[in-house]
Amino acid sequence: MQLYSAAEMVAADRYAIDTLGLPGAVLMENAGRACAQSIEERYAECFPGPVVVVAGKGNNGGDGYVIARILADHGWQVTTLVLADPEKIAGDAAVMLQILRQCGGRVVFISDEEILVQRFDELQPHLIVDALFGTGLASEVRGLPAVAIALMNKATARVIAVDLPSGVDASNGRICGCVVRADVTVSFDHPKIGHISTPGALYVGELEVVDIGIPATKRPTDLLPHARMIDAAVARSLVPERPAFAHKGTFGHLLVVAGSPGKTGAAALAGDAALRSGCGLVTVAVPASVHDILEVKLTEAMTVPLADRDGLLTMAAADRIVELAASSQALALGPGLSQSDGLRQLLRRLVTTLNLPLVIDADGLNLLVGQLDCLLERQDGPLILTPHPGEMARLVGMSVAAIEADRFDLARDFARRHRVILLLKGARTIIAAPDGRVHINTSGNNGLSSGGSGDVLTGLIGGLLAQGCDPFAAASLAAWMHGRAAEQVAENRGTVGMTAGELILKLPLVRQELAQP
Ligand SMILES: NC(=O)C1=CN([C@@H]2O[C@H](COP(=O)(O)OP(=O)(O)OC[C@H]3O[C@@H](n4cnc5c(N)ncnc54)[C@H](O)[C@@H]3O)[C@@H](O)[C@H]2O)[C@H](O)CC1
Ligand SMILES: [K+]
Repeated sequence: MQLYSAAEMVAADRYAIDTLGLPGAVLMENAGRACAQSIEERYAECFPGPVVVVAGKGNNGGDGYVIARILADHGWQVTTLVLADPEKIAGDAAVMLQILRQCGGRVVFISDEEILVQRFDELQPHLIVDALFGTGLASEVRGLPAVAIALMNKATARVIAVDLPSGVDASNGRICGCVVRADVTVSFDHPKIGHISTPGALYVGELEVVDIGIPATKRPTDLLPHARMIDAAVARSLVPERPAFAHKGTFGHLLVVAGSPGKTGAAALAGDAALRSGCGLVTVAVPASVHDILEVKLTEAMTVPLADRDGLLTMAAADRIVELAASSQALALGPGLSQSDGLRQLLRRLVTTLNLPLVIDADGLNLLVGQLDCLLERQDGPLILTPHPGEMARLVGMSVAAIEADRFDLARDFARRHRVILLLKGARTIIAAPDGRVHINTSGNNGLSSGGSGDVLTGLIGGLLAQGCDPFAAASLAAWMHGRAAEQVAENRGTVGMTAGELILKLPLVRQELAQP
């Protein structure tokens, strides 16, 4: 499912209007009519209202005038509060406002905060239509619109957002100061990035996307969006082929470099997850001090001891890792490694000299802090980083709150700047590629917020890379499979107490589910 930015949606709009000759007023009429229909279907029990339409000065408000006219025509008691100077309303919105007034619609122009509060008190709406801002929101919301948003959120009424909850940036899901908390959002043509990426996704309520008549076919390729939502259909398209006649070398050999005293489980989980991802061979290389433990923990995966001091890998391990990498198709680096100066040097050496596909997670990411320059020194070979918001915050020197407020743009820009695939974990994990493509994952549940689940994801990504999966596809497919595995666990026993080991056992079932047409 493609996800549009504001600019990409405007371009599609312009294509329909300027190139195809479809009048904007027709699109607006279609948009408003679809919204009105959805309201009447969903909230019949609220008939005849009162309904308050809160309209801004642009075309989002224009949709609101169409909705007000149609609902009033069907007997609803509708009042439209216009938070704009009538002189400044133009184009299709002005046309629809004029038609609404010609039809006897109750329209009140509001320029004063006190009067707005008073009107809301008087009207006591059962339904509120948020037609304040849509894809045209361009900055922090202040003043009268901000008061309107607060009133909409305080009201007991059901709130239906037109196109987007006002305050959500369509292009990245950022909140522009304040935001409407909608029960339902009716959007047009395609979902926007802001509907699916958090934090915006948290305010959308139930999302309904309706066709307003922009032809889907023949859209110029330069107008097509760069973002996609990963659903089962997209995940299915990313699954690597599996030849019927194969030997264990066919499905690749993953090298996992991980573990340290007290963190041997991370290495084992990554190794097991890789095997459950369909990878042919897995070697888990660990500090010699903990090698015996991994020998016991792991059965199907091979293990190799590496030079260490007090359980932490040293630079002396580098040559052995390079030797092992020569007979592997991918390398997963980081789970449970811990941190030291020697490990930082080792990581830099491996990142800059090994050119096989590489996924770095957990302590591997912490070891990158302060030496991101080594990413651009990397000669060749895809590199996937998989930070959670805390690790991302350390990598870029921001607070977790700042990361979470601006996830989409930060992930996309980081991937491009450092020429890596960035998987930024979260309720809606983002996978960004250096060329600007972005996937947003929608599978999963909060059962994933438990120790070890990240190690499973790392092993899953590494296993898919070793099977020859394209790196952007491997990170995207792994994110979806990881979330889907959590959904399957929860189907039987909820999300509380979900363990990483349970996720691993579900991976083959998820893979089988994807194999079914
Ligand atoms: N193809 C479609 O999706 C169609 C969408 N339609 C609707 O049109 C809006 C987009 O309309 P636009 O006029 O571009 O902008 P908005 O109405 O979203 O914004 C209103 C207006 O507000 C001004 N503004 C921006 N930021 C701020 C701010 N922080 N504070 C105050 N004012 C602000 C800005 O000047 C805008 O003009 C889309 O969402 C749909 O609802 C069409 O109806 C049909 C086709
Ligand atoms: K809106």
